[in-house]
Amino acid sequence: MTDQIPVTVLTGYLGSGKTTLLNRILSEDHGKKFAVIVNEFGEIGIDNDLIVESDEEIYEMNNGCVCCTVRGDLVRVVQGLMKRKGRFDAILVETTGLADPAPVAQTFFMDEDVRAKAKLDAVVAMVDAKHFAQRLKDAPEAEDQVAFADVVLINKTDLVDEAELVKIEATVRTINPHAVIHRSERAGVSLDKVLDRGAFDLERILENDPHFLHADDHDHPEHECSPACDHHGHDHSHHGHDHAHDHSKLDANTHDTTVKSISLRAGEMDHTKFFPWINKLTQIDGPDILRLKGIVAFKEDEERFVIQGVHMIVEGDHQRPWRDDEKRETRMVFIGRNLDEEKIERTFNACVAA
Ligand SMILES: Nc1nc2c(ncn2[C@@H]2O[C@H](COP(=O)(O)OP(=O)(O)OP(=O)(O)O)[C@@H](O)[C@H]2O)c(=O)[nH]1
Repeated sequence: MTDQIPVTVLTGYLGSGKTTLLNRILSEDHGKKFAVIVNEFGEIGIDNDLIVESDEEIYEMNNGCVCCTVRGDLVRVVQGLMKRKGRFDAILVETTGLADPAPVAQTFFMDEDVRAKAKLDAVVAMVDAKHFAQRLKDAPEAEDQVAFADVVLINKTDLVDEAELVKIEATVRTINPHAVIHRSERAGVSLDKVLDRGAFDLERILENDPHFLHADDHDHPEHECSPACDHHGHDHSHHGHDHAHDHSKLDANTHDTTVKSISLRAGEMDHTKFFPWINKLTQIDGPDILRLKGIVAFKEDEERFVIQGVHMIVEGDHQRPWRDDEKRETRMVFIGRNLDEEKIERTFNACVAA
């Protein structure tokens, strides 16, 4: 069918550069209109605030991880979109950094309605060149994402040298011999490398994962999955699948709940306290902080400040003026392992402006 709407699934571990790529796609002058579906991890939604302002329609799904509890939501959102065909040319789905892309992709094959009107164009996986070696040791889902991708972007090339890049490319190639690999800095690739690829190959996936079209293999009953998804973070790597992606051995007890998210909220911050705090925290606890992001309201500052980081690398910038109808508050999310919630919350609150 020629009028199926192409769907691009953006995957990649926490902080690898998915939103950066999404923003690039939305900002570029390509004359296309996208519907964007964003799924994020963490109780308070921040990602939506980090996406460039555009007239694109953005659907947020924050109530869990798209590969488990909110998959039904994904079907409903896509079905809703299909009823309004003609208003957009393509769909982009940004998954959480912890998502297993297989069940997300599967959504586009399981539902008759969806299948008739939308077609998975490609699964694009972002790789954080700086932290990939570490991820292969501690986060098997990062490997799964690469294994499942049609296109792999080795991003953050500015943070590593050429020898390291060559090594990463070789590793990616070993994990996934079929993917097209590109390098990028700040997700700077020409968009024809990631969009309209016609790359998702069901035959190849079925070769690797004969169970791909069996819904039950991926469909985790909510009672098993939601505690991990909603509040504690989870690790899909231990769904029992190896490189052959045999999801049939799914076992709820294998969820790794060591990745947790901490959501913080406060009023206006004192910048003379906030920056030393975040610098010290990331220097000391950086190895355990997989991801941090926040919208900060500084006292006597007319603009929203966005801060974000991956392990010890933190960056921040003014985003735009606060609007009159917005509450000037600070929201932050930390995602990581072994995080001392009491300490982080207490020291965060100590930065509130007098
Ligand atoms: N140095 C460097 N930083 C980058 C590059 N690409 C993205 N970043 C930064 O890395 C951080 C994470 O980027 P995002 O695009 O938000 O990553 P993400 O994958 O959407 O993150 P999650 O949604 O939390 O999983 C941000 O601070 C980006 O500015 C790059 O090529 N080089």
